[in-house]
Amino acid sequence: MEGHPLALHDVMFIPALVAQASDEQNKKWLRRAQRREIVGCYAQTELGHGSNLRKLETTATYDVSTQEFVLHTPQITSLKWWPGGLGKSSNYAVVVANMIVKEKHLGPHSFLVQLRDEITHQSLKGITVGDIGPKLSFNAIDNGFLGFDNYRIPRTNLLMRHSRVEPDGTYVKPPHAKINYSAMVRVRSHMATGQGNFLAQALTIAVRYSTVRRQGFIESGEQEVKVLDYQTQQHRLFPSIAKAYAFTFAGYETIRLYEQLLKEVDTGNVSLMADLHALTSGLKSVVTHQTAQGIEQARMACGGHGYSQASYISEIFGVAVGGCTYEGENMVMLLQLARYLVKSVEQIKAGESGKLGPLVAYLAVKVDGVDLEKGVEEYMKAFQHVSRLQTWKASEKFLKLLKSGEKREVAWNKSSVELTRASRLHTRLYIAETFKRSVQEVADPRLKEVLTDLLHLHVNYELLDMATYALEDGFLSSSQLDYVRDQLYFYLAKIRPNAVSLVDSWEFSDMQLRSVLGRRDGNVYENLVAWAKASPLNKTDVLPSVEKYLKPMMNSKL
Ligand SMILES: CCCCCCCCCC/C=C\CCC/C=C/C(=O)SCCNC(=O)CCNC(=O)[C@H](O)C(C)(C)COP(=O)(O)OP(=O)(O)OC[C@H]1O[C@@H](n2cnc3c(N)ncnc32)[C@H](O)[C@@H]1OP(=O)(O)O
Ligand SMILES: Cc1cc2nc3c(=O)[nH]c(=O)nc-3n(C[C@H](O)[C@H](O)[C@H](O)COP(=O)(O)OP(=O)(O)OC[C@H]3O[C@@H](n4cnc5c(N)ncnc54)[C@H](O)[C@@H]3O)c2cc1C
Repeated sequence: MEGHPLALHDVMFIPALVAQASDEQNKKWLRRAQRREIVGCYAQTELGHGSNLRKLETTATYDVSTQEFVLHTPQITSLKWWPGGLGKSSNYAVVVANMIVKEKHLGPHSFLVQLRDEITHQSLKGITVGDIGPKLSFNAIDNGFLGFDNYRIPRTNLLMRHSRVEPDGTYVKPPHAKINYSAMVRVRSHMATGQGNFLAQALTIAVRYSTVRRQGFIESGEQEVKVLDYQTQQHRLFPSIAKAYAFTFAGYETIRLYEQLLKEVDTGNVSLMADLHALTSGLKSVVTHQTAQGIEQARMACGGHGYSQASYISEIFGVAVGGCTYEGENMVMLLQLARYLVKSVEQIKAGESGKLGPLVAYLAVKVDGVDLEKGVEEYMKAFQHVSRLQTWKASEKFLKLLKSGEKREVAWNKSSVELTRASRLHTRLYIAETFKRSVQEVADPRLKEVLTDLLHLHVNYELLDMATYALEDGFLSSSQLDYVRDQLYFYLAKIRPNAVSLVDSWEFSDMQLRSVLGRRDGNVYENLVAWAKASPLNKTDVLPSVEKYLKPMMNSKL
């Protein structure tokens, strides 16, 4: 859970080689990387810039006389900063640097760079490398810094699957300007399942503990109740169970789309890139944010013991919440999706609705109302409505500002809160739709029934959560919202008997969860006492600090 020094080798270094190195280059490097003869990381972010990649300061200048690239970090803010596994473990890195050929700045490109000697592991001359120090979490990963002092690498270390620099310095452009960003798109495509997994771990702990913990009464005179029987506890946990499933289903789809993209790009077809970039930008943002919220609720649902490290939920939170920042800060990524949504609105306004992709086609179709009692399809129409409403509102605001003479960037900034709202609603619609489709495809009728209950819980919870948008233009009435609330409470109670099975079905072992509260056998109290007794402070009855500090203080006559 705390991460692994080789995580980025598998998650980004190898995938960057697969996607961006030519077949010829990969004959040399890929097998060695897969056999872990060399260990690598993905070094892009710098001390001064992470989000705005066009302003990366590390340069790779082509020297035609030696057919080498000269890597250089001209000032302190140009140091690579943050890459996982860079500090101590990696001897190679995929380094993203602004490429300069014949004095032309050609933007960020990826290079394979050796950092350390393969035998001694000592850093090579011209390289400054080290660890950036302790973090909120993930402390088993050596996130690092890296500087280059006119460090030379062969021309052939530019990853050349999609773009090339010939020996004479001729530049061959890639088929899509952002194709070098594929390693990021890959991780973003995997993040919904990864985050769903973090959320699932926290929920397994909280739900199991909530059936062990008894506190208070629902009906007087009875035995104290399991806290999971309180409606508030169910409301705190069950919608997140639904989300953990929903994120996993959505993630399966984006992983499949990424694999499809890789194949298509190899045949020169880059048409899926913009769609997948927009989709994964929104999805990573919504999923990481909601996962962090869900994990924190799971911790609070465990009361005081949730705050103890024995719950292990704080560690899960620390790791998961990193996802709000890495692979693109969430606001920045929501704004990337917003660009796509605004373009779609512009297309509709230009009478080109027919050209819209399937995920945004709904933006052109107005619905007057819904009959929620007819079922989930009507909820989907309601989600479409609120997303369409907000997307148009935010887009119109931006376009109006543009028309009034504001510069594009200024108009964008003045509309950006509204734009991020639109992106979230669009993404939540996508999550609900994939959840619905995935449940429909389940063959086992008993499994389908339980998952359908979760789906119903999800759509009611979500619609209530975004109710202000739906009330704003009178699309939903307050009596319809009462219906949604009643449905929500109905499904909380219906799910209660299956709650433990739903979390157990994720099959986390006790070793994986590392939680005293979430133990499969439920022996929480004995093990909490044993855990406390094993605390380093309890190794001796009297601590040395008693003689050193407490006694002088207590005996002081002052
Ligand atoms: C098993 C697999 C994995 C499991 C994963 C689960 C996690 C497990 C735990 C692992 C542990 C830790 C992992 C941590 C790893 C972390 C790694 C990193 O953080 S790496 C660094 C990530 N950095 C970023 O994400 C930076 C964010 N910034 C950007 O991406 C860009 O700067 C951007 C997009 C904000 C702007 O780019 P740029 O300035 O170049 O763009 P322009 O403004 O010039 O143009 C925008 C234009 O380009 C389109 N665009 C942008 N990006 C893409 C893309 N990737 N694909 C396609 N198109 C793209 C954009 O849509 C605009 O188009 P337009 O038509 O003009 O609107
Ligand atoms: C755990 C972890 C692991 C990481 N691993 C790696 C790795 O392996 N390799 C690697 O290269 N990097 C890695 N990173 C770095 C990470 O990718 C960046 O930190 C991330 O992309 C955010 O960039 P930033 O730090 O520049 O944030 P900033 O952009 O400085 O963000 C600060 C604030 O400014 C806002 N902001 C910035 N730009 C805009 C804008 N255009 N519009 C509106 N608001 C804006 C943001 O929303 C945010 O609120 C890692 C980071 C973490 C935390």
